[in-house]
Amino acid sequence: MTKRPVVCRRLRVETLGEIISSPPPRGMVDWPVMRSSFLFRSVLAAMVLASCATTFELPAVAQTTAQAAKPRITILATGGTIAGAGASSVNSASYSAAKVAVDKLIAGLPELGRVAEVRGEQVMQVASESLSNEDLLKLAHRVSDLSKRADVDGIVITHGTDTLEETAYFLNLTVHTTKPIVVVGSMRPGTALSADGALNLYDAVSVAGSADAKGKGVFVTMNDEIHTGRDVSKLVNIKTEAFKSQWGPLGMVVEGKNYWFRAPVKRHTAQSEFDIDQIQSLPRVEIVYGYENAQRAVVDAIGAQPGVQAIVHAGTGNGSVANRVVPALQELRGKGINVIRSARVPAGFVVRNAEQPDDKYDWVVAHDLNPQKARILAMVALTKTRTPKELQRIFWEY
Ligand SMILES: NC(=O)CC[C@H](N)C(=O)O
Repeated sequence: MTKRPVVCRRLRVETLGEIISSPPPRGMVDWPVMRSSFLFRSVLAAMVLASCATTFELPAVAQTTAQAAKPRITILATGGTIAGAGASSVNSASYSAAKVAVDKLIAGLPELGRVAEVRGEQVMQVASESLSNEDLLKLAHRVSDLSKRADVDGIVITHGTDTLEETAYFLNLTVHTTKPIVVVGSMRPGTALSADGALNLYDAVSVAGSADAKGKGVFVTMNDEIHTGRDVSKLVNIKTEAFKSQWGPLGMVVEGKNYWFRAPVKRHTAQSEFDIDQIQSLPRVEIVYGYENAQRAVVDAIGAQPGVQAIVHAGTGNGSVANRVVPALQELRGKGINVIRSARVPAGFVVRNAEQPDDKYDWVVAHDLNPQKARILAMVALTKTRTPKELQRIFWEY
């Protein structure tokens, strides 16, 4: 038996003394009579001693099991501000991203040990705006390998926030697992006043180790919120409240406890028809932006690039396309390049055959995916099909 005699002994002495000397609570009994009842006090004291014994004398075996039951989480570090460092504590916006190694990040946050057994791996050390498709594949293959290991219960990826939503969506689409995967970043480097990375990382590890997070796909934890990697987007720069999902977060994580409010309905991870283990390269998909006075030259230039299989048009409003640009996109479709209509408006969704006759032009609409997420899904979908009808089905389902 393991005992905590000091605490228990103090409790016994103090509590006994209190019971005998304190005024009794007001209540339904005849207290003047009870107050004089030595028997009543003695019974109460005995009850305290009994509860003390049951509370503080735990079998050693039970304690060992409780420790071993801590989830085993691997943190894959890729860089970003969460690994950033500034010249002084007031540098919240001017600093260098991707400077601090994962082992140092973990060592600086001993609180992680409260919620998990954590180990770190430095996959790369970059600012996320510079990530390539090859980097994405390297990371996703590592996540997939780890997710198959019996000694890994969940995976956390530390990442720059600029393209974090793209990586999270890619993993959500391609990694076949029900184990929680959490992508996390920060808006301020660890060297800054009110740095947000430590709590974001603690939340990420805590969610990754939670049984109730299993089978819900890939998450992004920022600012105490749990988002699905599909919906979440960086919609605010500078502020720590940077990430939003237009359909709302899935829940919140507060002091290591998850509070869920909804679940993803789009296909992901274990139910996905795409499997990262089968994907060794990604086709080239580019994005073109819509704005007043837009000309066709940019679309033509993209179409002339080698290996481009699709172009995402970040249209105005409901994915509208300038009349000068429409013929250029039609020509690309004529050459077998797929055209996907998304919108530069950060919320809402593009309606098929509204603004442009998609059926007639054989174009695809991006549903509610913003242009950068539409590019991710298009690349993944194109590993299986180039047929617009099939691509459109995939855009509705994922
Ligand atoms: N807040 C951040 O993480 C931004 C830093 C950097 N631009 C990146 O995305 O890696």
